[in-house]
Amino acid sequence: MSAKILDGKAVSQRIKTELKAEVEKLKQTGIKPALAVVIVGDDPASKIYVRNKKLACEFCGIKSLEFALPAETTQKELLALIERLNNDNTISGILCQLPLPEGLDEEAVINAISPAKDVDAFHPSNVGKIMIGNFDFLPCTPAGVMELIAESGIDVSGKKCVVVGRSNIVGKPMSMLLLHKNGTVTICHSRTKDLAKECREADILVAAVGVPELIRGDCVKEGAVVIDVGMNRLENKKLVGDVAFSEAAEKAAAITPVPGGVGPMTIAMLMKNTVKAAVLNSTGKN
Ligand SMILES: Nc1nc(=O)c2c([nH]1)NC[C@@H]1CN(c3ccc(C(=O)N[C@@H](CCC(=O)O)C(=O)O)cc3)C=[N+]21
Repeated sequence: MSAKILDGKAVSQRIKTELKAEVEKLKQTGIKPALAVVIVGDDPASKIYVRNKKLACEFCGIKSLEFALPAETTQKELLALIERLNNDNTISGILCQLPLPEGLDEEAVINAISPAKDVDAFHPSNVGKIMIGNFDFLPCTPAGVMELIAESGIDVSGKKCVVVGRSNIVGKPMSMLLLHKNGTVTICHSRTKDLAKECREADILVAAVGVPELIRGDCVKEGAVVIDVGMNRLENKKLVGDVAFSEAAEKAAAITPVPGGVGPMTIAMLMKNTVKAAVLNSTGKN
């Protein structure tokens, strides 16, 4: 079988083009979406993400502000910055790039971001709303995966979905969104007994573990949809996913590439959340 490539880059471009038009309209009503990105320390992989976010903001007409703090920043200083951004009516959304350098408390930082500006949807209040199914923001990567699936005409309802990875950022919310679309969801992780066997059951297989090419051809059922959330930089600088692409593509009906799959969708969803935050924050407090 030759797999259809799910082109996240193309789909994200369509979404960003729609958002650009929406932002233009909003500006006529005095609403100006603005995203504040906080980045602490000097992680090179983070830099790529930050650069791509900035370019996407420019394209959509969203103002982007970057707050680059040194790795030695104290917890107190970081929380003070977030408090200032929370109270700044010209800022629609706040994203603090994770992981933070050693010594900084990620949970405290996530909790400090105002839920109304939490465009990552990492705050416990937003996480709870997602669980219940009545939410303002969806986490960018899982939401991007759902959009890519929907845009590709893939119906989740009744399908056996296997999510490999149980992080708060991807695996857990991903499972919840698939459940909301009536998938039958299994979550696999490092203690799963026979990972390949579980994966082979999947109609829709989502890999989000951060292990380069963990998912081999023998993990993929004939005709499955394979979504690769992994973004692993090898020593030779090559970017590979959690899926061994060519082996998996021999079996799959559809598969996402890395790069050009889930990554660009994540960024498009961040733009969408920022526009939504700008609208929500304009019709209440500000
Ligand atoms: N608070 C927070 N929220 C995040 O969403 C978050 C984070 N911290 N920390 C880091 C990870 C990683 N991440 C990426 C998203 C898109 C690309 C991306 O655009 N990838 C492109 C380009 C890759 C390239 O240019 O090499 C692609 O896959 O095609 C990369 C990485 C978001 N994360």
